[in-house]
Amino acid sequence: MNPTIKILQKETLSNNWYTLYKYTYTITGRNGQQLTQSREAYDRGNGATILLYNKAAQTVILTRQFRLPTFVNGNETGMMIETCAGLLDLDNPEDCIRRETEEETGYRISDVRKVFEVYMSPGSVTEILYFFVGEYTLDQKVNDGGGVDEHENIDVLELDFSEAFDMIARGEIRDAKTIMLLQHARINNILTYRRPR
Ligand SMILES: Nc1nc2c(ncn2[C@@H]2O[C@H](COP(=O)(O)OP(=O)(O)O[C@H]3O[C@H](CO)[C@@H](O)[C@H](O)[C@@H]3O)[C@@H](O)[C@H]2O)c(=O)[nH]1
Ligand SMILES: [Mg+2]
Repeated sequence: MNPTIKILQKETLSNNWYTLYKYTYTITGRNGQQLTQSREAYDRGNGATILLYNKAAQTVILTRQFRLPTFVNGNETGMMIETCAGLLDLDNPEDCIRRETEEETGYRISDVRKVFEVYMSPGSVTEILYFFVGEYTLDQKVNDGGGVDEHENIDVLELDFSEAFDMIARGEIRDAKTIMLLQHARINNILTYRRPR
């Protein structure tokens, strides 16, 4: 049985770049007992991400950028290899991911397919992330990518699929959305993993 929830209070703890709220609510458990609890929830909106793949070449496009939260928690260089991704702003997820693909990687792609939608950190972050896959071809390249301005500073990587997959095991790719999409591509035979001999 699902609990009955009643929100009593929503307090803004921080409202700088994104927003940190503290919610106080009652939750009614299985035995009918009512508890009052408080939890913080970080609201940075929703996002979308995409695995760009080329079936003929068996390659994928990934991005590499500095991520401060990882730098302060054990990632020595702070650099993260990730699938292209961005926040929705006012877009729907499909329009968002087409726009982000062009801004970050320089490819103007046509078809994108949604594969799943995921709460990436359900105990603390409100965000739903919409996951896509989409094929890219060389003739769809319209600019160098890299992000909207010097603040994003994104490197674009084109990698052999098997090499990208091996980078997970070597700890060189350690971003959840990226691992999920590479595994999705392998499980569903979108691309083929070939172990090095
Ligand atoms: N000035 C400033 N800039 C910020 C701050 N926090 C983030 N930014 C910048 O805001 C930009 C947001 O870029 P997007 O491409 O729209 O988002 P993203 O950070 O790539 O987010 C994607 O990846 C996240 C991590 O996996 C996902 O959580 C998110 O849903 C999305 O897919 C980035 O350049 C980021 O550095 C901040 O506190 N201050
Ligand atoms: Mg981004």
